[in-house]
Parts: sequence; C-alpha cells; structure tokens
Amino acid sequence: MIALRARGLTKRYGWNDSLVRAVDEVDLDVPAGQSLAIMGPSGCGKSTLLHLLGGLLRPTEGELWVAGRRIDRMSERALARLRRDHIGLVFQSFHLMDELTAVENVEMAALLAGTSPRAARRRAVHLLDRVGLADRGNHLPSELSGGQRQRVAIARALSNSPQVVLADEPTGNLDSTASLDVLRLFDELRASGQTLVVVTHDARIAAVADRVISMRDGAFADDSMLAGTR
Ligand SMILES: Nc1ncnc2c1ncn2[C@@H]1O[C@H](COP(=O)(O)OP(=O)(O)OP(=O)(O)O)[C@@H](O)[C@H]1O
Repeated sequence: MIALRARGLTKRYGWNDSLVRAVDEVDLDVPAGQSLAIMGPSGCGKSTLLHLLGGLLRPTEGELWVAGRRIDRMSERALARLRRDHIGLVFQSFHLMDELTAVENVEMAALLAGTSPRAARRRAVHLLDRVGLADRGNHLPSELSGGQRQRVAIARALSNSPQVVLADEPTGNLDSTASLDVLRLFDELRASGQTLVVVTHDARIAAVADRVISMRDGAFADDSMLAGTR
C-alpha cells in the first residue's frame, strides 16, 4: 500500500521577478511502513513539501494522495478531518499547550475527535509510557526538558494512530543528548512499521531512515534507498 503519492507536485510563491518555485514538479511514492528522511540546504523546499504532504498547504499544481485519498482539491473541511484522523504532525518548536499537562496535551486530539474521556486518558497514558515519560504525565511543558517536550509532542502525534507521521526538524531545537532520545524514538517507530517522513538537517536521523532524499531548488537531487543495510 502506498501511504503518500505525489505527481508533478508544485508549490510556487509570488510571481514574475519574485516567483519562487519552492516545490517544483515532485514525484514521490512512500509505501506504508517506510521511513523517509528529506535533507537539503536551507530554502530548498523541504518544509514546503512537508506542509503539502500534511494538507497544511495547497499545491499550485500537481496531484497528491494521502492514505489513499486524493487531497489536492479536497475541501478545507475534509482536509481537516483527514489531518485529524490519519496524519500525525511533529514540529521543531513542539507546539504544546502551555497550560495543559503532558497527559492532557496528548489526549486533547482524541477528545476533540469525540473519544470518551476515559478511553482518551487511557490511550494518552499508554503513549506517554511508550515515549518513556510514564512518570511525567502530570507535568506542565514548562516543567519538562526540551527533549521531553518533543517526546510529548510525538506521543500526541501518535494519538490518532496516524497512517503517516510527518516531522519538521524534530531535533532542530534540541541539544545533542535530547536529540538522541528523539532519534531513538524515531528508530523505534520505524522498526514498528510506522510510516514516517522527517525533514531534518540531522545526519543521525537520516542514518536511521530507510530512505534519504536530498532536495535542491525545490526538486529531488538524490534519492537513496538504504534497504538491505538494516
Ligand atoms: N510564504 C512564503 N512566501 C514566499 N516565499 C516562501 C514562503 N514560504 C517559503 N518561501 C520560499 O520557498 C522556498 C522554500 O522554503 P522552505 O521553507 O520550504 O525551505 P526549507 O528547505 O524548509 O528551508 P529551511 O531548511 O531553512 O527551513 C524558499 O526560497 C523560501 O524563501
């Protein structure tokens, strides 16, 4: 099964002299269970591509399927539902709610999706345990280290059992010890068969991915499958 498929995916900003082809006719197939790292110099289009794949940005041209659904012309309402039900998002700056505890941050999406409070709490506790934070559920984000906050954000991203987890520089704000914790977690997710797309400058994250794509000027410059090496 293909989790993500893009054909001629293009995102342009501006026009005439100020035209930027942030993503330029990209073709991509990510089979379910594959972990993919996207690398490349600043400004090459990595974040734009990830935002397109997550239905957070609309392409200027091209076709895009996520979890078997064509999304490039989907209504905003249907897109919001698709993000809620099938996509997990992890950002560089965590995006946790400061006034909610770790467990409340993780259960929030399930509650909004209509899961019962008891089931949402049970799942959130399970996910915090999975990311190694069983004893931090009642802490506020301000009481957690950067690495712990990012692990809470990853637990939250997993709360809807997403078909695809998309992460934009998940270790970008972390020191190297904290990055290592997040890296181990991504490696565990990869080993468990979670489909993952991670935009990263961190060669250690790329080293644990099944496949690494390098971008240059909005297009793929190099695509290496690391299959067989693990
Ligand atoms: N909203 C916008 N309006 C105009 N241009 C934009 C916009 N967002 C991004 N761009 C341009 O699109 C190109 C790709 O940007 P993008 O953020 O995707 O790159 P990136 O590879 O993720 O960079 P970085 O590694 O620095 O985060 C850049 O030239 C950027 O200036």
